[in-house]
This record gives sequence, C-alpha cells and structure tokens, in this order.
Amino acid sequence: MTAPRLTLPSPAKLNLMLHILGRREDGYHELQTIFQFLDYGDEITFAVRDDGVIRLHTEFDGVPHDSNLIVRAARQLQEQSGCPLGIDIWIDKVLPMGGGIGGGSSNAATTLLGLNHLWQLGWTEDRLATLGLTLGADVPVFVRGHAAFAEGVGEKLTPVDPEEPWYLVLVPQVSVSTAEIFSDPLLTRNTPPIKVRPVPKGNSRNDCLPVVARRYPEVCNALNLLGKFTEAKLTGTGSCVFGGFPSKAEADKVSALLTETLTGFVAKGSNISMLHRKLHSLF
Ligand SMILES: C[C@](O)(CO)[C@H](O)COP(=O)(O)OP(=O)(O)OC[C@H]1O[C@@H](n2ccc(N)nc2=O)[C@H](O)[C@@H]1O
Ligand SMILES: Nc1ncnc2c1ncn2[C@@H]1O[C@H](COP(=O)(O)OP(=O)(O)OP(=O)(O)O)[C@@H](O)[C@H]1O
Repeated sequence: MTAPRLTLPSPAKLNLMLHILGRREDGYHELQTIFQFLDYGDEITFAVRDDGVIRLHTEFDGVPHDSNLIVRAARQLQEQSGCPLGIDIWIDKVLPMGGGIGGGSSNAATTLLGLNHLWQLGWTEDRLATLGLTLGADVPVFVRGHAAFAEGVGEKLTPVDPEEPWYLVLVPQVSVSTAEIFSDPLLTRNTPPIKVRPVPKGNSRNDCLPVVARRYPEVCNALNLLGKFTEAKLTGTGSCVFGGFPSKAEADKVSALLTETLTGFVAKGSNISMLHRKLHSLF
C-alpha cells in the first residue's frame, strides 16, 4: 500500500522595513523588522515511511542533500521527538535562493509543521518555533504564520496587520549571501530602536540597502526600474526588490514591461500565511 501524501505550501516573506540596532557578541545582529507573507511560494509533498529514513528526492543546485534545510529540519524533529517514522519529500521550487524572500527558512518551517501533523507529534507552535530558530533566524515567523513586528535576531514576534497590497517582486539574477552583507564594515549598525507601537509610518527603510546596492549593480538597476512606478524596496539582504500596487491589474501592467534579464512575479501580500490557511482547512 502506498503511503498517503500531503502537499503543503511554503510561502515567501517580505521585510517591509529592516533596521539594524547593533551587533551581539555571537556576531548576530539585533534587528527590528516587519515580516509579511506572500501568497506565492514553493510546494512540498510529504509521504510517511515506516523505516525511519528521511529522504529529499528533489535535487538542489549547490546544496548537498544533508545540508538542505528541509532535511535538517526533519532530522532535528525526528531526533528531538524520538519519532521512529521517516519521510519521503519532494519540492516544487519556485522561490529564488539568496533572494531575501526566505525560501530556505520557509521550507524548514513547512517541514516542521507538516511532519508534526503527519507524525502526530502534538508539538506546540512554541516548541516548533524554538527548534526552528536553531535552523535560521527567519524560521520562527514562518512557523507562527502571522505577519509580525520582529525584534532580537528576528525571533521576538509581535503580530501586526499591515495593509495587504498586490506586490511586484523583481528577481535580479544574483544570489546575495546574507552572511556577507552582515559582515560588511560599512553596514549601518546603530539605528535607534523604535519604541512606539504600532511602528509609525515613515519607518520603511532597509539598513542593508546601501551595502547591497554598492556590491550588486543588478539590485541597483532593479530598484531604479521599479522606482519609476512605485516606492521600490529591498527585502532582507536582497537580492529581491519589491513595490506595492493597489490592484493586481496595475502590478501586472508594470510586470509586462520586464525583460528576460530581469524577471519578476506578482503576488498578494498576506498577513496569514497560506501554509496556515491550508493546515486549518485539514482539521
Ligand atoms: C536578514 C533577514 O533575512 C531578515 O528577515 C534575516 O534576519 C536573515 O535570516 P536567515 O536567512 O534565516 O539567517 P541565518 O541563516 O540565521 O543567518 C545567516 C547569516 O546572517 C547573519 N545574520 C543573520 C541574522 C541576523 N539577525 N544577524 C546576522 O548577523 C549571520 O552572519 C548568519 O550567519
Ligand atoms: N530548502 C532550501 N531552500 C533554499 N535554500 C536552501 C535550502 N536549504 C539550504 N539552503 C541554502 O540556504 C541559502 C539561503 O537560501 P534562502 O533561499 O533561504 O535565502 P534568502 O531568501 O536570502 O533567505 P533570507 O531572506 O532568510 O535571508 C541558499 O543559498 C542555500 O545554500
């Protein structure tokens, strides 16, 4: 008998603003950022195995099987829960890697929530988010599934409900290493913390932008192009650049001007992740 399969979405995120407040002793940076999800992402399919083996069947360019965040998330959960079951995994990957839209972190979170369900572990979101943080600073927000104002290294989350516009996301043909941007000596690391809640309008700056734009002319070009139509912003450490539009039709109109050298996609902003919407529909 073949095992039942479960397919779950693994959405992208945007950083609507990103301030860097300082650097901790372990090298990680204290941030203030607002995360919002996109109704756009990868799809991961899971099928339970009873022999304990964890296997990702889809190959990734440049990412060995055992280093993939999907496999690392599954192994950690198996080890910490003592679950004797295994899993076969396939992914339909559409999110660019090193794009600042959280693809790897989202894949890890979808794996944690999917396996918690399929292996019937009954772990709370708190416990899954704590495990997730050991895999990446962005994993907890994907585990929680609600748009959030984030502090610390991105793990102290307060749910927020910003507007949900249509976005055009431009994908420059470069992969930006997050570690490289955070180690640049010219990075602004002393932005004063915002103490007022909700975050007042006008705080939409991304402190990584000057460093990323100087190192990657492709990102600069994308910002200049999109900036002709709407406020153009960088997400995370890039490379992706995004801007909001009041309707899908208006975002599509600008998207139609893109060429092969600079591609992009149109997606709706969402304060509830499509992963959580799908999981709720299962119960
Ligand atoms: C910049 C953001 O994309 C904003 O959403 C995230 O904070 C990055 O999250 P992420 O990709 O999950 O990052 P991680 O995989 O945890 O870290 C990658 C590298 O970025 C640097 N890093 C990351 C997050 C952070 N708050 N401070 C850092 O200095 C560290 O050098 C780390 O080795
Ligand atoms: N399942 C995965 N999907 C994407 N990248 C992965 C995955 N597993 C491991 N990686 C590694 O993680 C790196 C960062 O990938 P990711 O797509 O999360 O970057 P990002 O969009 O810049 O993320 P963030 O916004 O969290 O910084 C990749 O370059 C790749 O080497």
